[in-house]
Amino acid sequence: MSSSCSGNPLIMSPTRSFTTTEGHRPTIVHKRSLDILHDPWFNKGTAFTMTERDRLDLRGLLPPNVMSTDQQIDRFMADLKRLQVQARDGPSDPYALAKWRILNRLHDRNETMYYKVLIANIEEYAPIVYTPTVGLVCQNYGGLFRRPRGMYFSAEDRGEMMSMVYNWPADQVDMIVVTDGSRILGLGDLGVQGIGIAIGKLDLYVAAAGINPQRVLPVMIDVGTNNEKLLKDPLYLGLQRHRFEGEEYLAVIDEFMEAVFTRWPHVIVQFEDFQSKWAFKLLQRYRSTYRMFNDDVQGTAGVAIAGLLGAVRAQGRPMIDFPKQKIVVAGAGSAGIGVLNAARKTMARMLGNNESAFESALRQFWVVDANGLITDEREYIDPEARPFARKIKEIHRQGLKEGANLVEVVFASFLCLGNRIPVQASGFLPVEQVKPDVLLGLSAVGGLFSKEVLEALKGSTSTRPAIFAMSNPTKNGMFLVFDWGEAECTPEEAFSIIGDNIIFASGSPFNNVDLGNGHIGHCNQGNNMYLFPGIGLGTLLSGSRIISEGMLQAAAECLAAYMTEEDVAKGIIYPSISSIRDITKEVAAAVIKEAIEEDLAEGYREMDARELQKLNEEEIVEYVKNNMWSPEYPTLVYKQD
Ligand SMILES: NC(=O)C1=CN([C@@H]2O[C@H](COP(=O)(O)OP(=O)(O)OC[C@H]3O[C@@H](n4cnc5c(N)ncnc54)[C@H](O)[C@@H]3O)[C@@H](O)[C@H]2O)C=CC1
Ligand SMILES: CC(=O)C(=O)O
Ligand SMILES: [Mg+2]
Repeated sequence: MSSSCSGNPLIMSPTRSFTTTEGHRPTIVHKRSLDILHDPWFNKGTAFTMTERDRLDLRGLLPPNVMSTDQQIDRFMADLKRLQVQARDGPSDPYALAKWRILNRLHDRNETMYYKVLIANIEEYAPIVYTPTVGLVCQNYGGLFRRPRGMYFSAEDRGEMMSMVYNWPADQVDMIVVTDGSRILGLGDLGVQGIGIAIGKLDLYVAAAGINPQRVLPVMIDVGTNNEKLLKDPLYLGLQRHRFEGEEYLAVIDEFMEAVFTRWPHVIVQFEDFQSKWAFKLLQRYRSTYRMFNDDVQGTAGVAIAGLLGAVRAQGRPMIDFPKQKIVVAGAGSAGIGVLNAARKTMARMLGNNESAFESALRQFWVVDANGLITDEREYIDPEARPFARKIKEIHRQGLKEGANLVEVVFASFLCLGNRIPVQASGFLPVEQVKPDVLLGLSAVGGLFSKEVLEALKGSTSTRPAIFAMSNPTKNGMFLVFDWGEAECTPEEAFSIIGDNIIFASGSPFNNVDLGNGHIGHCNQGNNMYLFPGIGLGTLLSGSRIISEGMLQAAAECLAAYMTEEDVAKGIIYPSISSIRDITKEVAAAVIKEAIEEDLAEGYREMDARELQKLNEEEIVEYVKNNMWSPEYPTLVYKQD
């Protein structure tokens, strides 16, 4: 082929012919879009100019920053040199990152084989393609970037998105995971590099929910970054400007939503890792018009509810006792507030589902953020957190004050003299210490559940206190490169300080703890991965036009009910990741059932709304199972267009 090309440089000649005596004559190509990017002869990666991107239907298929060849080589060499240093320095070698590179190469080469490997070894490789390694991947995406995956819409593409969206080669897209890179796991603003999390989440959609990989689309909306390091990095792949704010920001997201729903009216859009200030606003803005949900707010909430109910059962109590649980939540961002709202609603439902139940449920929560315990004495409170601000009078009775720190809240030590509080009129009042049943962290602060906090939790009135250290990613021997954004504590710390009789869950995976004398301290993985794939699949197969509260609640209840009494008695409140495909099937079926009951289900393909109505529970599960894609090679035959 190379000889025929060199004979006629105008036809199928590789870009390297630019440097020949032929001068700078253009090369005519008979390919466009991804076919060019996947052809090593024609591909220039990030060096395609904007005009070329427009003429070759490449716009949106590459990170927005156009790079020179020198910059491309610098980026490649920097990555290569980093590998050399890591190999030489031994122990700090991020072995996990090497696994990610190998898997990623397979993903680029052969999707069927990639998903076969992932599904068959999900326990081993979910921590590579998903949390915690995906966090490291996003942090290093500049160096790791090779073949683009997914679409990039940038602030510079305003007015163009409706046409750009047609550059994606697939006529059907079922699932989009979109991020603006503003809060990637607990790692903060990673700008355009956040695309890694959208790719990782979609890997789970394929592996766990059996969504066809040809119909998934990771999307990065690049509205700039406020990460100063990236703004100064000459090799950064994204827009080097501060983030759009206010109406300008909303206009970009609105345009994106309109474009993707115009091209694929039945697509489902999962919002992922948007900073809280936008997460709630965008959810409110789109939830009743589009098929969308926010995974961090709504998926996490459902997973936490299932775990909290499991923790009640693990105490040998019925789930209906949930409204008696005293819960301290550290973190009042998108995830923390999502969990609090869902827990409040679940309690209120159990207490009669009326206004007073809804009000009284609030007394079960103490919310601590970066400024300490949130009370109504605080000058500025985020509107979403406001309902959870404790009344200062009540808090004083508990020996606490506005801004009390976590140890004080768990132990109620502030203002206390022995077990009494001094009050003006009557001298002393007995302290009603909090003594929480549950300590739940969604703070992105590694080590927040310090020795002192865990010691204080020994005073819990619960027979089996529960610790949910849900922040991601995590720090362990392999991930020395992370300096923040880790779990609030490790299972070893929790079991060794509080004792054997606890429930422990973390957002990223940890090993179980050997408690000696033949006993195991179980480390559950409390991660929204147990719900989002089933929510997406159930919505797709029901054909529901929106994702209702009821559908999300059904998903959470299904996950809670999945665990047997025997499991919860052993402290196992979440399934093992090895059963994620099975649990996802059940969750999807529960979502479909609820959509049918709420009269939202409009059907999917030949299963129309009326046919769906006729299905019993078992048949719904069977319907889900039959529609899950499995990685098998199909027989291919050639047919001309
Ligand atoms: N396990 C899971 O499935 C999920 C875990 N997460 C994790 O939760 C964490 C938080 O996510 P978002 O809520 O979206 O972030 P965010 O940035 O919106 O919220 C963080 C919250 O933590 C608070 N905080 C900071 N320092 C604190 C301290 N010293 N003590 C108490 N609170 C403190 C902040 O004031 C803020 O309210 C991240 O690490 C994320 O990876 C998020 C979604 C799902
Ligand atoms: C798991 C997840 O969605 C997060 O940490 O943001
Ligand atoms: Mg997330």
